[in-house]
Amino acid sequence: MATTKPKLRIVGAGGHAKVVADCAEQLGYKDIGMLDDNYPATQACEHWPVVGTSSQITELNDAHTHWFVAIGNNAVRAKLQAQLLALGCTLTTLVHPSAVIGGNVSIGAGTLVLANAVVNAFSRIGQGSILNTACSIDHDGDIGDFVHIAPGVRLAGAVRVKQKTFIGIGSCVIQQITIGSEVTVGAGSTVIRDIPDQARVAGNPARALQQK
Ligand SMILES: CC(=O)SCCNC(=O)CCNC(=O)[C@H](O)C(C)(C)COP(=O)(O)OP(=O)(O)OC[C@H]1O[C@@H](n2cnc3c(N)ncnc32)[C@H](O)[C@@H]1OP(=O)(O)O
Repeated sequence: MATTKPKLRIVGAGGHAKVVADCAEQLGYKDIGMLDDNYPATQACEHWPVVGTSSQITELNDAHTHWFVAIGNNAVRAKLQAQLLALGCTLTTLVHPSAVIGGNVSIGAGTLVLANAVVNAFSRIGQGSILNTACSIDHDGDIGDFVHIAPGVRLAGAVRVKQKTFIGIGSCVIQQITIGSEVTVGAGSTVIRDIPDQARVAGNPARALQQK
C-alpha cells in the first residue's frame, strides 16, 4: 500500500524558503505550507500558502507533519530549530535529488543540501546546516551545526568548520584547515590557514577584515 508523504511546514517565507520549498517539492512533498510572522497580512510565497505565524507551531503540528526552518541567518535558524524540537516537532532533512552524497556520510536533522552539491565520503554534516547550490565538501569533511556553506564553495579534504559559521559564495579552503565557530568568510575568499572563532575574514589569501 502506498504511504502518503507527510505535510511539510516551513518556518520562514522569504527567498531561502522558496529554495527549500522547491527542493521539498522535488522530493515529493505535496502539502507544503509556510509560517511567517507577517501572517495574515502575508498570505503566500509564490504558490505556497502561508498558514500561520511562529507562535502557532503547536496548533499546526501533528503526527503527520514534518518541519523545516528556512532562515538564512545561522543564529536565528539555530534558535528556531531548538524551539521546534522543544515543542516535539519532527524535523526533516532535505537533500536535493541532484546532490551527490558519498558513502559513510552522515547528515543531521534540519540540514539542507541543494542542487548539485557534492559531499564526499566519510564526511559528517551537522544539524540545521545549509550546503548551498553546487558547493563541494571533500572527503572527511566535518561541518558543524547551523553552518552555511554558500553556493559554489569548495572545501578540500578533511576541512573542519565549526558551528554557526558562514562561508561566502565561491570561496575555497585548502585541505585540513579548521575554521572556528561563528566565523564569516567573505565571498570569493581563499582560506589557507586556520581561522579562530568569531573572526571575519576575506580575500586571497583570506585575512582578518578591519573592525568597523
Ligand atoms: C543563495 C545566496 O544568495 S547565499 C549568500 C551568498 N552571499 C555571500 O556569500 C556574501 C558574502 N558577504 C561578503 O563577502 C561581505 O562583503 C562580508 C560579509 C565579508 C563583509 O560585509 P560588510 O561587513 O558589509 O563589509 P564591507 O562591505 O563594509 O567591507 C569592509 C571591507 O572589506 C572588504 N571586503 C568585503 N567583502 C570582501 C570580500 N568578499 N573579499 C575581499 N574584500 C572584501 C571591502 O572591500 C572593505 O574594504 P575597505 O575597508 O578597504 O574598503
